[in-house]
Amino acid sequence: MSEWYPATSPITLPTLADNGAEPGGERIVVIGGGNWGTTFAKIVADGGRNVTLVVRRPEVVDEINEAHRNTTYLPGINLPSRIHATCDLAASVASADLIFLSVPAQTARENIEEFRPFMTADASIISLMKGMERSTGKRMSEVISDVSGLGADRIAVASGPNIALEIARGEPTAIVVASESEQLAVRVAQVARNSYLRSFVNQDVVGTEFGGVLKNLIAIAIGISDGVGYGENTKASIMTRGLAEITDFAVAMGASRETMMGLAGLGDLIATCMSPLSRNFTAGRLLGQGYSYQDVNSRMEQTAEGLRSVESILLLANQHSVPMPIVQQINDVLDGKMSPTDLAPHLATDNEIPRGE
Ligand SMILES: NC(=O)c1ccc[n+]([C@@H]2O[C@H](COP(=O)([O-])OP(=O)(O)OC[C@H]3O[C@@H](n4cnc5c(N)ncnc54)[C@H](O)[C@@H]3O)[C@@H](O)[C@H]2O)c1
Ligand SMILES: O=P(O)(O)OC[C@H](O)CO
Repeated sequence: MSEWYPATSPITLPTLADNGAEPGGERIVVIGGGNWGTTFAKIVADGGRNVTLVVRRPEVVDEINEAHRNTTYLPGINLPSRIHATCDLAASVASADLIFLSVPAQTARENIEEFRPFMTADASIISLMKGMERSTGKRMSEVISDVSGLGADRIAVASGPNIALEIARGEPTAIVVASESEQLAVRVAQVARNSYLRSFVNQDVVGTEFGGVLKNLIAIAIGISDGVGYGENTKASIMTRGLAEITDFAVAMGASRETMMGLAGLGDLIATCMSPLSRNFTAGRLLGQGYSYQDVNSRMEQTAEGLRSVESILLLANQHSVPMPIVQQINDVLDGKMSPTDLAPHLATDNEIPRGE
């Protein structure tokens, strides 16, 4: 855990004038023009900086640059003209200091492989993603390190209670930027701040990253309860025991307990479990309503990372002997081995009276 800026306390960042950087002084690229990538580009632009947003479809480029909209992902939101959209990944990366990556976790490796040859010597990569790579069980910062060969001082992650559409509407929000490098975390925090969004920083990359991954799983369980028709007691029980479960797991993996009680843990758990806009909650609700995993996958138009992170987390939990009864039961529901109605009573692993509350 950070000795210098605890995730629970605000820090005083230099203003743009104080640190000598002109607005737009950092050359910033966001890769991925979906719900979060577009919103993150708006955050940066609303802070007074120019930002390049790399998207895949030319018609989205035209819509963003001409109409200042991305109606597929952010209906009703006007985008700042400081966002410049393009399909040209190579040229964008070749002139970037900070490269923010916001694609589905399962495609991150191939995306980084594609742009790595074009990175400048001192560019850094920041993960905005909240999934695990299924084939390797790695976190996104580990995938970035693997593929790019960058040192930990040039890798950061951002996480927190960040439902994209709410932030795109300008509703006040906080985010956590974590890097082993204090300097990089602060640089990124300076870029990711404006009148409605404030960045906190810490050095706990493991905790900040796992907070974002793990809350998705609990949000699926909450969605399942909602779909079944259970009320607030059930959801509160799952959220509370879920927080205990994911905290024990994250700490066993090297995270700080404090991070899990902060914005990237508890904060994001609350936002994702409470919001009908959450894709993980929505996927869970469909499961609770009786749809199969296959049906849910085909109905989801946006990325619900939790669905693809469950197995990796359970594998790691087994390797580290951490009991995860709620996550195990989500997996059983996804596999069709457990009825959604049976999820709620099974908040502990055994038939003993659970202790420790
Ligand atoms: N939406 C949110 O509120 C939010 C908030 C914080 C973090 N996140 C995280 O951000 C990441 C991206 O989520 P999102 O909400 O933008 O998802 P999304 O489904 O809205 O968008 C994903 C984007 O990735 C693009 N994409 C898909 N496959 C690709 C590929 N092979 N190569 C390049 N691009 C590809 C899609 O075209 C789309 O633009 C996820 O890990 C998510 O957990 C999302
Ligand atoms: O829509 P979800 O479920 O991917 O959640 C979005 C963000 O991660 C909330 O912080």
